[in-house]
Amino acid sequence: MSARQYTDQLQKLDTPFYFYDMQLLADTLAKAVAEAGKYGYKVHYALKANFDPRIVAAIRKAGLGVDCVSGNEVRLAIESGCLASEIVFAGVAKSDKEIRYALGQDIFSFNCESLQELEVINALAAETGRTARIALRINPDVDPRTHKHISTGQADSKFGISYTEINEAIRSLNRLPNIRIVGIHFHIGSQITDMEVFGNFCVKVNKIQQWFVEQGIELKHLNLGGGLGVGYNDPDGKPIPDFAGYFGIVNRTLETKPGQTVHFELGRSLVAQSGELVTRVLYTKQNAAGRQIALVDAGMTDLIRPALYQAHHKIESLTGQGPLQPYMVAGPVCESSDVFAKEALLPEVKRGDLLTIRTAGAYGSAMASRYNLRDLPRSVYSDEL
Ligand SMILES: Cc1ncc(COP(=O)(O)O)c(C=O)c1O
Ligand SMILES: N[C@@H](CCCC[NH3+])C(=O)O
Repeated sequence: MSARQYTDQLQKLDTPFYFYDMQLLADTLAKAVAEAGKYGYKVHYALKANFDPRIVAAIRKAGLGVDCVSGNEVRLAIESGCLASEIVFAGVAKSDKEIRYALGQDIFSFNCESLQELEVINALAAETGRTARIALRINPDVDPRTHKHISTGQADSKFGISYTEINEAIRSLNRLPNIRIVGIHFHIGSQITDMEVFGNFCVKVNKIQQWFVEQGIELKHLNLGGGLGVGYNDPDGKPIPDFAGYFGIVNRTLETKPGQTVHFELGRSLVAQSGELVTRVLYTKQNAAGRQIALVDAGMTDLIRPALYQAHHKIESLTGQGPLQPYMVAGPVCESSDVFAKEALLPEVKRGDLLTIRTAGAYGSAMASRYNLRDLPRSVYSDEL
């Protein structure tokens, strides 16, 4: 249930805060696990999307693995009780300290992002006589048809090993005894809503896999990363993303070898719709251009997506009533980009009204900062109200 169902309780609380619908979260995770399970696929939760302790506990309870991008994320996953054997570590620039820690935990796999990283992991693994399992993160040069700031798999990107370097990577594996290739990894971008993109991507993966077969390299795992998008415009229309369509198109297009396992690293699609940022209106005014402005107590420090990517989040009033009119909804931070919406349609807004910014469970609290020395946003959970 969305925050609206809890308005009476929420009105008594200090704002701003993230509200999490724990039932929707559990239902979303169960659906993802069930749909992936139909094909024996393994989903690793991309912890970067939200590392709130109750979210992580729900992830563990649902039986997902974890996808980490820093040593601290690997540590949090381990300390939260997630299995090391289900952790993938996919940072574009892993430090020696982070690699040593993950080696010590014997994680499932390192997703390696450069030729040099292969050498470094090999050297660090040799220090303690270990052999690290690795997957090559290959940049497949697929257009994800999403926002340019969240596209990761095109030719001119900092991510992954370019497909032109695969030959060299394979040659280097032969002289690096402390790493063992177990798979290939990809991640083409985030907030992808066009299923055809995933189909095209799988066709490319098939070609790349065929090349490995021709080199006599057996790949135990294929890791397709994450990227499944959610409906920011209409959060109530389809609160649970189309996991059936997503895993279905992969199943129809991806060519797997006997005994091979397929892995995913989903973040946004698992947690976005269960989170909302609830904020109180502090002031209203009109600017010289005639625009009505609602100044709220949440800012870009709590939810940076609109400022960073011009991302759209639906904004609703929990307490106002009447005909809708356009408002600029802006925060208190001293930056002109601290605006959640230029023209949110809301009933007449008054000081003290509660607004909710929807679809904020992914890359919301996780990207919060203390700029302007603001407090970090708190969390409120539906099952604790
Ligand atoms: C390597 C990798 N895996 C997984 C994810 C999770 O992506 P999403 O939240 O779009 O599912 C990301 C973030 O885009 C990523 O960079
Ligand atoms: N943080 C981004 C997505 C980046 C995902 C990480 N590769 C967002 O809010 O949409």
